[in-house]
Amino acid sequence: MEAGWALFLDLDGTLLDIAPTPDAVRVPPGLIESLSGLEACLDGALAIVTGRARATVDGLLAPLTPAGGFGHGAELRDAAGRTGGTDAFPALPADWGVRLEREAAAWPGVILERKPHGLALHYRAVPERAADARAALESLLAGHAEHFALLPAHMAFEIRPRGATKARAVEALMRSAPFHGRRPVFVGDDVTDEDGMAAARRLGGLGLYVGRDFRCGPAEVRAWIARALARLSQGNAHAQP
Ligand SMILES: O=P(O)(O)OC[C@H]1O[C@H](O[C@H]2O[C@H](CO)[C@@H](O)[C@H](O)[C@H]2O)[C@H](O)[C@@H](O)[C@@H]1O
Repeated sequence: MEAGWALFLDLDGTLLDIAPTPDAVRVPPGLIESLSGLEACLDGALAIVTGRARATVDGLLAPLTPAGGFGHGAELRDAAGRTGGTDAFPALPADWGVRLEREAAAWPGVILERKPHGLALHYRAVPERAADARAALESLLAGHAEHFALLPAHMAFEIRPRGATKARAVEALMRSAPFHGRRPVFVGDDVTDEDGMAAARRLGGLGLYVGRDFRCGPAEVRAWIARALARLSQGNAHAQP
């Protein structure tokens, strides 16, 4: 890691170990402090780019409120804490959550996750329900394909606004301070992260894949962050008069 990088980090499966349910994820001791220290070493150019809702991320990483793209890029927050970017997308039809809740009630183990800009049906506990979950979301999307899209995820299917991508988040943040002029580096593990990695590469940077560049998973990403923090903060200390 170099002091001139702008670092874009995916959350689930990259910084956090995958858990049986969305609410069961644990933030390992020291991670928030490491992210906060690294954010300072990068002059604020550190962002979390995730499918999770902003409020969920803020709850998990409190007191850190990093820049980022949330809801797969539907909502943005810059390094100054300004939120926005959601005007580009229509609201989810009001009845979708209720309809899915009713269907999921017939499938014990399937979890409905409601987000401000999307919905997810998780079938990790009951893989045999994958086809039902997909069909339920596809039936909601019928007639709405212009505005919303189906997203296959880790043991889940999601609906997100069409155009809400991690590339959108990277590109928007790279136009703003302190990201602008730095080398973007995106670290992720999932198919949605490939958009973010492609955007980082288009802008002269790198895409790093958990499973390929970090073979041991999120623990290796966290160790890399801790090492980078130690090295960059030493450099900063030496740079002081
Ligand atoms: O973009 P990410 O930060 O990778 O978020 C993608 C989705 O992650 C969450 O679901 C996944 O992680 C859960 C916890 O480990 C796991 O139980 C689930 O099976 C995974 O699909 C989150 O719940 C979603 O909202 C995110 O879009």
